[in-house]
Amino acid sequence: MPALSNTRTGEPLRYGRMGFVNVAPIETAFDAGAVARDVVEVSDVPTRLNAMLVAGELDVAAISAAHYLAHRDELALLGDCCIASDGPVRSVLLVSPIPPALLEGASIAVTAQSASGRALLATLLEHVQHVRPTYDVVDDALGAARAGRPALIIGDDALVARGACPPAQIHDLGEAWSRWTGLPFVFAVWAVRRDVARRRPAEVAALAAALAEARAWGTAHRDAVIEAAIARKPFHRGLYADYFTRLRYVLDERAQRGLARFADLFLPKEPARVPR
Ligand SMILES: C=C(O[C@@H]1C=C(C(=O)O)C=C[C@H]1O)C(=O)O
Repeated sequence: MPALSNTRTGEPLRYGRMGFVNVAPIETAFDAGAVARDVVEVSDVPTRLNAMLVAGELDVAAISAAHYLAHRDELALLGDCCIASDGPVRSVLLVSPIPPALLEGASIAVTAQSASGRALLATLLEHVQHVRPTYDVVDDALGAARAGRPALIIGDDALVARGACPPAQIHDLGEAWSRWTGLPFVFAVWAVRRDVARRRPAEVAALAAALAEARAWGTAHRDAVIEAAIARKPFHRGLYADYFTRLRYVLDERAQRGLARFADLFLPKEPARVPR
């Protein structure tokens, strides 16, 4: 029987790296050469990595937690790395000149980069605010917000929006989730294709161990992580110190409960509401 191409030994795993500054506490250790891993790396926005992993163009990747939940038959968690918040997240925002409770029938510009943030926004608006707006997927959600439209913005653009938009218009979705549920919200997980995990268990285990080691290095070398973040996006040192302290990178028991709660709320709506 001919070997499938990715069963060949010697081919590094194809790794999808989140193209946001929020992964600096994990990825800086690799960039600095403090921790090694044998991968071919692709960096992109979450929705691209989501699609590439399920299409088999990547073997492992940091992806939207919502996408993982919707594809658990094909994907498994890679170790216990995640990106979560327990309270304000800072970088997943609804920016709206209209109060959220008055968004019934409004059109919200949602970034094409997001799956978790989109599903979370729809969940919060439906269950907490009891409104059903329409969602318009756009490439430039930050531009839409600056033009005065209600908009969902994530990642580095959301950090920009915090400084560029009126504070009264900024609604932090991590904060809203925790206020409602008392639980953390998990935005991203590291996931592996189940077929790859079956065929290449040793390499997958080694990569999971390297990620955990890189995360520990990032905790112990916070100044280096902040310098790397500043080199990528020149925000104030204090902003990053605060941001990386608030974000949670371990899928611990409470984060797992938050993820399970979110799955119960939004998976029944699948596939209509799970952004691809
Ligand atoms: C915390 C964040 O969460 C991100 C939000 C994602 C989504 O909405 O699908 C995916 C990955 C995370 O990096 C962020 O945008 O900074």
